[in-house]
This record gives sequence, structure tokens and C-alpha cells, in this order.
Amino acid sequence: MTQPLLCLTGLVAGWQVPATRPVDLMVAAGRIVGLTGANGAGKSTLLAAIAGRARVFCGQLEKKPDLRIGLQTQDVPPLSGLPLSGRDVLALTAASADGLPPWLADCLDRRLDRLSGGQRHYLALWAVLQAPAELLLLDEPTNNLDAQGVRHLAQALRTRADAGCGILLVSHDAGFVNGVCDEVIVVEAPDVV
Ligand SMILES: Nc1ncnc2c1ncn2[C@@H]1O[C@H](COP(=O)(O)OP(=O)(O)OP(=O)(O)O)[C@@H](O)[C@H]1O
Repeated sequence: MTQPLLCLTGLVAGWQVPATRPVDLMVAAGRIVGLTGANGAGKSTLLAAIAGRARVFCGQLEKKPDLRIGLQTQDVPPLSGLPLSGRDVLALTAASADGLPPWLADCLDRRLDRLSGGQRHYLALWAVLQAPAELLLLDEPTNNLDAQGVRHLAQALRTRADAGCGILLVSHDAGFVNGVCDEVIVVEAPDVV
């Protein structure tokens, strides 16, 4: 059996205080696992804890030794205010333009602040997808994407997984999650105290 890249057992993650219920999940190489659940259930917090940005309160978080993780957050890319083109961003992140959808490839020489929200989002996401990571953590990757963008993303994720990457993604887009994920886990909201 393939060695898991990531295994959570009864993991409670949070910030100053716990923000999730105990969560169990496993991500193996080549698998795409989706997390869904209500607003505030703690899905982004779980990704942050796996990436070492949020606290683990209890339970176990086991990662393959020296696991290389790529993280896409819902934050606006910090480069947006700089006079950089899309092509500059790809160069800065060592990402290739090969395989980009035409609606993004055709405007790579525009400054970032002249791109649409969806174009800017997909450019940043594309850079993360091309990172030399073994595990990708993606937070609402379909945000701002239209139907053809979502289809392109789904294909790109499957190609990445087929090449041996594990993917854990958070999404409220049920059609996307059910279409692309090998397994879907519903994260229950913690009790309000
Ligand atoms: N950086 C932070 N510092 C402190 N608390 C935070 C931080 N980020 C999130 N939280 C809190 O953690 C809880 C879970 O939020 P989180 O964003 O993980 O939920 P979510 O399931 O991803 O929600 P959504 O579906 O709305 O994106 C919320 O109560 C939120 O206020």
C-alpha cells in the first residue's frame, strides 16, 4: 500500500482557542481529498495547522518526513500592488506557462492590476500547482473561476495527482468537489461555547 503523505487522527486545530472538532483523515500520493462543511467549521484552520501556521491542540498530525508542501490560501497575492506582469510572476515562481488556458495565456504580459479577479486568482493558483511539492493544500481554488476555469482546474489537479502528488482541498463548490475528489470529508462545526 502507498505510504500516506499525511495522516490526521483526532486532530483539533485552532488559533488562540480550538476551532475544529477532532478530525481524522489521510492523504496518499496520487489522491485528491476534499473538505467541505459549513462556514466557520474550521476547514481553513485545518490547512493552516498542516502547513504549520495554526496550532494543534490535541490529536496527531503525522507527515511523511521532509514532506514538501504547497499552500494556496484565500489571501490576495501580496504582489498585486507591484508593477509586475503575469509573466513576471511565473518567472519569479519558476512556473511554466505551458498548459495555461488561452484566456490566461493571452494576457500574461499585462500588469497584475490590469487582470481580472479570476485571471489573477488562477495565475497565483497555477504557480502553486507547479511548485515542486508532494502535497498541495488548496483553499477554495475555484473562487472567481467561471465554468471553463473550473474545468481546466479539475484537469490540472488530476494531472498533478496522476504524477504522484497528494492534494487536500477545501471547497464549497459541490459539483467541483464531487467531480474531482477521490474522497470527500464533511467537517462538522465545533460546538459554540
Ligand atoms: N488567523 C486567525 N486567527 C484567529 N482565529 C481565526 C483565524 N482564522 C480563522 N479563525 C477562526 O477560526 C474559526 C474557523 O475558521 P475557518 O476560516 O477555519 O473556517 P472555514 O470552515 O474555513 O470557513 P469558511 O467556509 O467560511 O471559509 C472561525 O471561528 C474563525 O473566526
